[in-house]
Amino acid sequence: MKFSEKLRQEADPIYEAIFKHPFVQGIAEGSVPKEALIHYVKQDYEYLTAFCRIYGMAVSKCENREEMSFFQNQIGFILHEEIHPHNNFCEAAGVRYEDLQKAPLAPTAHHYTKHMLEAAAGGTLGETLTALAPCPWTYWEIGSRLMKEVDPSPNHPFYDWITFYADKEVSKITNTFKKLIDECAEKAGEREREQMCENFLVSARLEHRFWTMAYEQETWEMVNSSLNQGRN
Ligand SMILES: Cc1ncc(CO)c(N)n1
Repeated sequence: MKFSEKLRQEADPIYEAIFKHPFVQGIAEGSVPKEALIHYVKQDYEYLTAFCRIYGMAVSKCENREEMSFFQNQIGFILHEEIHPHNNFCEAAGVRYEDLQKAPLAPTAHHYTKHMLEAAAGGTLGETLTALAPCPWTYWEIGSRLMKEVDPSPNHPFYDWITFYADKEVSKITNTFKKLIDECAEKAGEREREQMCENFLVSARLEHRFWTMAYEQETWEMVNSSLNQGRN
């Protein structure tokens, strides 16, 4: 069994819980509370900004231009394409995207971005890739499964979101992640493979928590308004 298949198998209960999550089921049913959509976009905008920076760190670990090119394309994908699903949520919530940008990170988004950052700062390319992979991989599975199970019509409120993540582009991205992870795992020793696995499972769990964070509008306790303003 390929290393990436083993990771997916170990994470299966987490993937299943993500699909059953009330936020994700709300996307299926076309009914997510407005406050949850807003909190999600605020946090995800910051999360994806951090993701771009981490892709930049991953470039410094690449051994060839083909790998570099993948990460470069991924930065473009986040900056120019992944704004569409955010816009879909903003339209559904009746708010302007610009008004949701530069929010401080809530605890789970903070935890998740710092987890990926740590993997990239101190880890190998394989350890970095496995911390990043649940991001496209869980969304591809959510998108393609909603496409099959809901088969949304264009007037479904989350038609754009679902079709975006069910698109073959996201499948291609996920497959490239798997291929690169398998190549790294081949060359890695036992200890590195264990770390790769741990990074993957922690990120998959944080994917689940990210949905809960948005659904419950998680914030820090005892945040005063001045701390709540600018970037962190
Ligand atoms: C938290 C999170 N995970 C995955 C994706 C998909 O890119 C996203 N936009 N946000």
